Amino acid sequence: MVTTNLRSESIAPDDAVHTGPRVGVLALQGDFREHAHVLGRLGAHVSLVRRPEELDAVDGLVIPGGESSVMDKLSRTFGLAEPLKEAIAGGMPVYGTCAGLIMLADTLLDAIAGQQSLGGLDVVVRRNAFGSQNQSFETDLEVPALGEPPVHAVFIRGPVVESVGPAATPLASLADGRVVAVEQGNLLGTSFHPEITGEYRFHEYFLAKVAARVTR
Ligand SMILES: NC(=O)CC[C@H](N)C(=O)O
Repeated sequence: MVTTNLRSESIAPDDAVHTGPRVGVLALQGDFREHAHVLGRLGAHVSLVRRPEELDAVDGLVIPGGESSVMDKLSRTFGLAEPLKEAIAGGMPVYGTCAGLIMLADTLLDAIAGQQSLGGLDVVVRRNAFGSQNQSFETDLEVPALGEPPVHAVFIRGPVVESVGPAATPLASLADGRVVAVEQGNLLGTSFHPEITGEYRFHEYFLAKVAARVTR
């Protein structure tokens, strides 16, 4: 069944089989529909999360790309920031892409005044790290955790991970060594946008974390 209203929405592509875990996509702002589509294609039972009770109903969460300062403000306005922090600390698998990675970083550089992150990933992330010449670009990344072929990665005013603390693990770097994908237990973050390239392996990797937690 597909239900649509302002507060709650299920996105269910007709050809998907919804036997998988319940996965939410934070839908305050940004490209949440693209993530919902990919997750639905992979068989997850997908719902959009805008309120604390919608977060309670899912086993894992994707935080999409968009504008992290707006997501930060809306998450606090909607009373979601504290429940999100509790979910992250409680072990809920969360995958952040681009602005979502910024939301998951413990420390931000080049944030706007007053901008906060949810935290959880032991990393320092710099917003808009690719100067005006190179705000958006595409490249192929070696991601050993995902095997071959390389991941085709699209960066759109993306952040970089400036430093990786001892609790986090880099998953991929640019040719110049800058880290653009990280993992830490239940958390996964990428500077780029697999949801718009037809690349499903990061979402599968995330769903494996969700499935492991659901069956534990
Ligand atoms: N594509 C994106 O998510 C861009 C992120 C944006 N520059 C931010 O700071 O939130």
